[in-house]
Amino acid sequence: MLTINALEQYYGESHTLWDLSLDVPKGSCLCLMGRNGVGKTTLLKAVMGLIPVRSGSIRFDGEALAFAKPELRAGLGIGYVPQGREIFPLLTVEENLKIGLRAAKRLGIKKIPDHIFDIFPVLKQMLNRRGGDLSGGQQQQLAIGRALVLNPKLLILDEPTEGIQPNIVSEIGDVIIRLNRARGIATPKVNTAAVGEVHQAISMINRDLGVTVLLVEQKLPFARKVADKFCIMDRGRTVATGAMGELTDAMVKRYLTV
Ligand SMILES: Nc1ncnc2c1ncn2[C@@H]1O[C@H](COP(=O)(O)OP(=O)(O)OP(=O)(O)O)[C@@H](O)[C@H]1O
Repeated sequence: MLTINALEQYYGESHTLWDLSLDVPKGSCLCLMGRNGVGKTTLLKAVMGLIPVRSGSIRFDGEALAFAKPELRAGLGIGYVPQGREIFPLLTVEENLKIGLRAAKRLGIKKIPDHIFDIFPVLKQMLNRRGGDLSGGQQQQLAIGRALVLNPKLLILDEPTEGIQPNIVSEIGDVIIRLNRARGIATPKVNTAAVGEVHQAISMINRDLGVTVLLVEQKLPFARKVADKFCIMDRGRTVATGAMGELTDAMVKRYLTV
């Protein structure tokens, strides 16, 4: 679905992406991994056309993107949730979602699709609350919900759990409990109605809605749970790629542990 070949990118004189190739197959959830500063965000921005590339190719559904205008990406069905989320704090949840709708009108989408509220029930409950009043995890759900308004075929997420530390315990609890329940393992009772179900939502978007997902995620346990493929970057290059089950401790130690 998304195929990147021999990509070279520079910030001024600084060579950041080197001969980079990556394949994100249709239906997959691929996690881009690597230590800070190896070029993960740069790669996502290059895919979205937010920074220029020097050479190489980026193809989405057969369409050449590397030198195309950024607007083309959304029109072709690529949704993007940048690092830091960028929701509008003074606008309500509904208004934030409607901003996504403005762009979607060109694609013939006239109302906020109901499945967004199935995936993020909390957004329905909080439609009239200001974005800035939501917790970090809820803001992330809003940012992902807004990207889903465009009904993307590919959803790109840059560190969706970054900065939602206060809620992370409940998120971990929730995801683990659901997983254990599915396997018939009893778990101690915790408050599962708690905020933030970002990872579970990503799995639903990928598996139930059939949206292909490319995400950057530093938290290894989550990456393992959510993604079925990985690609590790080191100093602007891809150094290892495969099915998530093939990610070895040696790779983790060499490329991911700080
Ligand atoms: N706008 C910019 N101008 C110049 N250099 C930049 C710019 N943005 C990023 N860089 C540099 O490019 C390199 C890759 O940065 P990038 O943000 O893509 O890495 P990353 O893997 O996403 O890291 P992190 O996990 O910290 O976000 C770093 O050395 C960074 O300092």
